[in-house]
Parts: sequence; C-alpha cells; structure tokens
Amino acid sequence: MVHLREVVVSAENVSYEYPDGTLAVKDFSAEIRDGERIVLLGPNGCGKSTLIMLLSGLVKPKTGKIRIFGVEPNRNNAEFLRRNIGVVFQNPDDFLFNPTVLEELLYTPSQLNIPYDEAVELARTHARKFGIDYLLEKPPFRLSGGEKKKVSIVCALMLDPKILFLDEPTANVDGKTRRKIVEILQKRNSTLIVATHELDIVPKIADRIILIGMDKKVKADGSLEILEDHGLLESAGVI
Ligand SMILES: Nc1ncnc2c1ncn2[C@@H]1O[C@H](COP(=O)(O)OP(=O)(O)OP(=O)(O)O)[C@@H](O)[C@H]1O
Repeated sequence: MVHLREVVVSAENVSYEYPDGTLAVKDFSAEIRDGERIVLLGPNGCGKSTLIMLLSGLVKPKTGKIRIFGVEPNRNNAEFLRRNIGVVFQNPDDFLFNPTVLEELLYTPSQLNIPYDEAVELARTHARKFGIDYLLEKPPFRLSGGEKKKVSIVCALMLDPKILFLDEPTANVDGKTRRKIVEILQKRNSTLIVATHELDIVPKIADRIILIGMDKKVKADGSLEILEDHGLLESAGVI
C-alpha cells in the first residue's frame, strides 16, 4: 500500500479579487503534501504572487477555503503558522525594514519570544552558512538587490520552517547568486512552494509543477514532464 504524506496546504475553489476589482486568482484548488517541492509556473500577472500570499495564510481568500496544517489561518493560530512557515517576497524592499541585517534576522525570533542569545547564535550560524556574515552590521537598504534577496531567504530560513514559500527567488540576481540560491533550495527537505516564470530553475528545485495560464486558470498540475509539452507551455504564456 502506498503511504501518502499528510496534506500541509489545501486550497478549495479559492478566488481573490483586489479592492479595485482586479481578479487575481480564479477558482484555484490544490492539495500540497508534506515534503513536496512545487513550482507555481505562469506568465506575468497570472496570480502567482497573490497565490503565495493566499497559500501562506497572509491574505484571506474572497471565496473558497485555504487550510494550512489542516486549519484555516486565523488570529488564534497566527503564531503557530509564523513559527512553521517562511515566506520570501518578490521584492525584498517590501520586507526589509530593520536598521541592520542582524536585527532583520532577529526580528521573527524576537516576535516569537526566542531568547536573544539563542537567536543571535542562530543568526550568526545561518549568516556564515549562506555567506552573508560580512553583511550583518550593514543597513539592509544599502545592500545590492542580490544581497537583499539572500538576506530575505536567510530570514525565512532562520527557524527552519516546515513550509517555505518563495516568490521569484532568482529574479534579478547574477549567475553566482542564482547558483547559491538554487543550492540552498536543493538542500531543503521540507515543503517548498516557489512562484517563478523562469523555466530553467524548475527542474533543479521542483518535483511538481502547477501551471497557470494568462487567463488565471490552472492549465496543468503534475510532474516535470509538463516542461516537455511545449504546446502547453506556449498556450499558458511561459514560452
Ligand atoms: N495591489 C493590487 N491591486 C490591484 N491589482 C493587483 C494588485 N496586485 C496585483 N494585482 C493584479 O492581480 C493580478 C495578479 O497579480 P500577481 O502579482 O499575483 O501576478 P504574478 O503572476 O505574480 O505576476 P508577476 O510574474 O508579474 O510577478 C494581475 O492582474 C495584477 O495586475
């Protein structure tokens, strides 16, 4: 008998409309199991960033249901979710606001009442591991785009989250930084949900693709074989 791993995120007929009336996500359903490595693949504007916000519980769907670890995100489980979910936003400037990189790394642990000395030790260890230790005392706004990206990824990894969400992790970074980010993601064993429109990183980091088209509908949900269906990729607008 095949033993299926537990569902960690589920979306049931989820739609989302921005206050100005733009429909960003249309009737999206999926079950994501523990340890799956998923890429949300689709062209600009198909709703990937909005889906990352919805599936990570940061935004509530207008219709439909999102469950994370079996429960709908709400005020009572916010701390639990924060402890177990890491999110890397598309634009690090939306997220980095502390006076130094070290303080940035310490922010979430401090919100979760992790002892200061323990958090500093954790931050220094992670910074060394990801090669950003030379940046610890710098203000985040003085970093390059690629450095900001790496800092946001390390922030999200600080507490070794059970689910890691990343929105366009390799956009606007040089080849070396891209390789480093891919290597970091390849080493993770826990659930990974990545939004991207960059086809070349998909086989390196994912084992399942959810392909979304320009009309915001799911065009395919399955294995990496989707990458070989050029007609499908073209009709979805990714090639
Ligand atoms: N704050 C907002 N207010 C109104 N509409 C928005 C807002 N943010 C996004 N949208 C719209 O929602 C739709 C989905 O946007 P979203 O950013 O989720 O797409 P995406 O697939 O991540 O795009 P990209 O690949 O360009 O990052 C688009 O039509 C976009 O114009």
